[in-house]
Amino acid sequence: MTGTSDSMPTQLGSEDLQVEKVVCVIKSPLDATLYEVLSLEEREHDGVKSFEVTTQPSARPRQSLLDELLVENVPDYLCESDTRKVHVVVSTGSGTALAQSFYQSALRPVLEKFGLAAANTSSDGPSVSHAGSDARTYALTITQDAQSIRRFARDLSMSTKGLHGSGMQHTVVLLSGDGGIVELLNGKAPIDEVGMSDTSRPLIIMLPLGTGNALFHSLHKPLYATAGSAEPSPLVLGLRTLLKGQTAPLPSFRVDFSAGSRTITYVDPAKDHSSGSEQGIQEQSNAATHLYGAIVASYGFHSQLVWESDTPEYRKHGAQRFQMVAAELLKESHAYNATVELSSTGESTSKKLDRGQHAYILATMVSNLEKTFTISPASIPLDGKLRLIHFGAVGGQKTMDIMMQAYNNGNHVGMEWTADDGRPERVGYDEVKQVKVTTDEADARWRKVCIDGTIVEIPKGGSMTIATEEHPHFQVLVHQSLKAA
Ligand SMILES: Nc1ncnc2c1ncn2[C@@H]1O[C@H](COP(=O)(O)OP(=O)(O)OP(=O)(O)O)[C@@H](O)[C@H]1O
Repeated sequence: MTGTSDSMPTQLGSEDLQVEKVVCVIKSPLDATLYEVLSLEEREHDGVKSFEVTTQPSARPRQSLLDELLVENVPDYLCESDTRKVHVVVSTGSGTALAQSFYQSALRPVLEKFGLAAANTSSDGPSVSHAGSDARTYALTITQDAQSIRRFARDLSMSTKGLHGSGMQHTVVLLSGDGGIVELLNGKAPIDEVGMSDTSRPLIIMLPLGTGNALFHSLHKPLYATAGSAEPSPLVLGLRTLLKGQTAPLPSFRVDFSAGSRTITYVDPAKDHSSGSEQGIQEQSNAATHLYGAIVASYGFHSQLVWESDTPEYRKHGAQRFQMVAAELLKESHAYNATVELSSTGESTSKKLDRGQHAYILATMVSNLEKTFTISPASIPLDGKLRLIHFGAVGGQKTMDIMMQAYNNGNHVGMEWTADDGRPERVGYDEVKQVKVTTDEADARWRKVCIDGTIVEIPKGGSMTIATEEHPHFQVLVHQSLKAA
């Protein structure tokens, strides 16, 4: 098995086993009375991360380890059949570009251990292999450019309804960050929406290889909370979920934009072979009517930070750019002129926030935007609830204080203080069904909203309306311990 190293049988539970690195326990293929323990080693040398899967034979693993991590059969959702296709999508541009090395050195050997191998390597779109021809294969897609995942999503929904009829189900193992999820959500062809039951939606299995990985961390948060000092890494947890997970509908929302809105993206032709251009980083813009999201829709400090740190001016500063932009924005502490209307579940009328100037307006379906940044502490995995976090134009220092409390287990929620003019102020936190934000900013710089990382510029007087979706577009694989809400 590539990428593995073997050692002598041991009794699991003894000190030499680092339980937090264990991905799974399997029965030994050579001797039915023995077990093998697969662990993930994650190393860093001279700033370069590498992965290795080790195999440790064991005569008698501890019962608690067997209960939690023994995998006796390949789960159905990873088995190709006449009615299911399995895809692995490696997003080479995500995070610090570790997805390909993780696939080669960790995921591929783990899948091989279960007799699963790539049927092909496709640089784009679902593979050409035929379901049923080999029960133990998956189709491998390695992204080539910024459009690869969208093309894959479009082809996926066409193949669901096309050649194989409506009975074909898909499993997509996605090695990316949140961007990959949002591209799957928005890349699907509308044909996919017609007459499909919730449980036959494509199943996404996430392996967190992006930067923020908000959806992954939020869905696995209960496991971080209960873990002791030596907690499994996110990638170990991801592999455990892959092998022993349960399916659940992925809650999502839809954002509608008023006429004249447009997405803003920056393309680096040196990295993106689809642009066909030889020049430097370029802004691209497309008309936007609506987008789907599963994580966040924001206006104000959050969307400004996401957008400005992606602009060519700041990109050249590498990882430093987020701090640089944040510092600059806090110094400017712009007051965003906007009207915000909310409607709550069970209410037929909407109410208006009684302030016309804002620093922060953020609707979310997840608890965490990063592993330790808890923006919505009341959100629990899969609860399908949209929550709005908001506060007025309080100045740079106070905005910073509030953000730092989000890093302190979400303690910004409930913060109260007295404004300079003596009025009581607080961080607003509301469960909502729908939110409409109408901007009244003249300068286009202050009219950028962010939907799961995608930036949309809305026109002066224009709006975005965020509403929860009744039916899921995808299913998602979650840890076996999680109860669907
Ligand atoms: N070869 C490639 N060339 C250009 N873009 C790529 C390539 N491969 C993937 N991408 C794009 O890179 C983006 C990576 O986004 P992703 O969200 O996965 O990572 P991230 O931004 O680092 O993480 P997060 O959103 O979790 O903070 C996606 O939009 C994806 O389509």
